[in-house]
Amino acid sequence: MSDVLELVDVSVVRGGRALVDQVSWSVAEGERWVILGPNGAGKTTLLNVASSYLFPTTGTVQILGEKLGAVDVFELRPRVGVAGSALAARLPRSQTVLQTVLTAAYGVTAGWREQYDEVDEQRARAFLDRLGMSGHLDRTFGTLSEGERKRTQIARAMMTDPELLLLDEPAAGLDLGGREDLVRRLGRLARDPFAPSMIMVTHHVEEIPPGFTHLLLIQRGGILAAGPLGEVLTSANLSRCFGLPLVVEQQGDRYTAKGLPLT
Ligand SMILES: Nc1ncnc2c1ncn2[C@@H]1O[C@H](COP(=O)(O)OP(=O)(O)OP(=O)(O)O)[C@@H](O)[C@H]1O
Repeated sequence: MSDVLELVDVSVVRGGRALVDQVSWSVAEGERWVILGPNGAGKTTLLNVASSYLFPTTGTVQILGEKLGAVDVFELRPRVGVAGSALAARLPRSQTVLQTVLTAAYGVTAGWREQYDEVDEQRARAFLDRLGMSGHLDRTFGTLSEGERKRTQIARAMMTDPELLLLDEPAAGLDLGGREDLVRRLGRLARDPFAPSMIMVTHHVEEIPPGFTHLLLIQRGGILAAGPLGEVLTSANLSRCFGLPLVVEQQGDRYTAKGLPLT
């Protein structure tokens, strides 16, 4: 399997501080990675590098076989689907759900023409249906609940048929039902052999969808552990990562983590 992402000695330095510190990490085609780490560890910064929106200060980055700095990012970006709060903030609130997803096909966030190709509209409807959004096609993005917004963003990210899908905290702000609904949908996507390679940033092991295969644990910009989920997601690793005693349990294909009581 070829790598869809390869970082070699990548650092991102701002104000003399390394937000990402000499990270070497690769994601092979078909893998589904979770990135977990404390607030401020550098998770979003790493995703911004992986999506070609942020160039590293040092080190080399290959995305879908193309070297960052030697490729036209405007050709590369449609091949990488991104869903996260930074993008959501740029989506016009007055645009309908269907338009919000459709504009992705044209590489823009806002519609600039009334007519879209029928085939694009069918694709947008199909992705929205898969994410349970068929009943909201004509609602404006700004009036959606947080969960509906997240599902619209994921449908949007799928619209260009990406080879790599990056999800930044897709379950943040969702209630229990919304989280479980999203985890199930992401689990179905993760198990689909035709779905793109995936990288998802999350704060909670409870949000790891079934079918995800690998885990990157980061702390203060550096890699603490990386590899197959079953090997890396241990109580010892998680305790080290978050700096307090934590117990990880697996129930079927889902995980929970809790802190040990104070004595
Ligand atoms: N442009 C910047 N200049 C200086 N510091 C920055 C800049 N962007 C991010 N940071 C800092 O870099 C660190 C890593 O930020 P990042 O958003 O990648 O962390 P994160 O792991 O995604 O955090 P969280 O879990 O809180 O979302 C943080 O301390 C943040 O304040």
